[in-house]
Amino acid sequence: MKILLVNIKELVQVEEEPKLWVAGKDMAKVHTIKDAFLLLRDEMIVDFGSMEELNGRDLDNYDVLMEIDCTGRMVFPSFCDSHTHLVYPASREQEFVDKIKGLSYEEIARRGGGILNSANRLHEMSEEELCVSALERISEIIYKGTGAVEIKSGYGLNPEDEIKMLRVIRRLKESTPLAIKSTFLGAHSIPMEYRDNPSVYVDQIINEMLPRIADEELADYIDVFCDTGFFSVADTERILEAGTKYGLRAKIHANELGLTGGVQVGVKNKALSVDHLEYLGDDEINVLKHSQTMPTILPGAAFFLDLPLSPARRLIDSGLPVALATDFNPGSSPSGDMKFMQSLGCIRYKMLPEEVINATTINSAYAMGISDGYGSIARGKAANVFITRDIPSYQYFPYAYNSELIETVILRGEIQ
Ligand SMILES: N=CN[C@@H](CCC(=O)O)C(=O)O
Ligand SMILES: [Zn+2]
Repeated sequence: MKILLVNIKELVQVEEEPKLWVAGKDMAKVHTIKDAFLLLRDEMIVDFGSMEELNGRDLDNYDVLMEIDCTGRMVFPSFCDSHTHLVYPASREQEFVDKIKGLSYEEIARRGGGILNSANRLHEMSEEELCVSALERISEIIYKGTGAVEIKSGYGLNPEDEIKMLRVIRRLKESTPLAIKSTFLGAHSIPMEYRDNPSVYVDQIINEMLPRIADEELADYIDVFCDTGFFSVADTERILEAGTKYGLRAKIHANELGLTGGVQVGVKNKALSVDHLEYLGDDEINVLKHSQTMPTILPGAAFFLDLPLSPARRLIDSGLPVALATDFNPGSSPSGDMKFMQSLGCIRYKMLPEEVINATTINSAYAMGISDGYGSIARGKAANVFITRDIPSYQYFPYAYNSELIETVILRGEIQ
């Protein structure tokens, strides 16, 4: 299948020489081509340039099956959402109401609500039921412009239910056009029965869950919620080291609730990303500067839980890269809308439109280990793009924070 998009008002996030991420001052730059064409063949981007250049190309090589006139409309690479929990049993709006009445996320968790509430409900559900509800969320995010998504387990919290979740994610990989990466998050919360002795649960993760998950090749990455009231740095280190032995690179939840050492233990264990980062000091920033770890901010969780804001400007002004992801989950971020994350990035974190474009495409692709094939318009990368409505500029995209601006979604070279 070949699709030729012509008369594109502006082709956004073009890379002649692909990079793995963009950092510091470079985050404020986005390369675009005005009045452009884009050629997709099968599942790949094969060519692009200005309309003038298209007229000079040998059109016989362009035996196009479908031509789309994009007059007035822009084309972006699909979003890469590098942090979600979108396989979950049910929404948790009762906790939303409890929070309005004054309870904190940590208080709800201490009472056995929160993640444990989801774990109890997930235990009652079949793989099939979980798959059906996850597919509805997947369909929603596809039309909101997401082309790649990372999905975590972590509402199982015992060997059978963690494996059930990871099998659901495998089914999603096989049955949707999205690029999906799967992360084992057995260390999402300490089950009630282990609260007095968390290391027994950590032993179970290491000795019972990991070998089975590795044997069935159910996970690409490993995660730990390393934070106040959840897993300690020492337990995190044990779990990450065990994961590394099975070839699972770390992507961890860190510094959402305090300065807990999560960033340091993540970097020490060569994490692909450290995510949340509401609490960051000089030490964390210095450690990140000497790493290959992507600092990832989750603006939806901070918005929904009214958390302090991660210092995005400080990170970028220190020369670091930043990625943004949704954290789509029923407790702290019930939204998978990457365009809204861009708007929050601009409005609340003072990131420029160019910076949020980089943070939601190439940098978030890096944070899920796929920036060699996704996250920009480059020859040989996946044909995952969306066509906007008629909009005045690319800055308008995060500016119009509640408008539906995506008209057509193309994933793996096929219109969705
Ligand atoms: N912070 C830890 N885990 C999730 C929340 C999951 C939940 O509350 O169900 C997060 O990333 O925000
Ligand atoms: Zn999360």
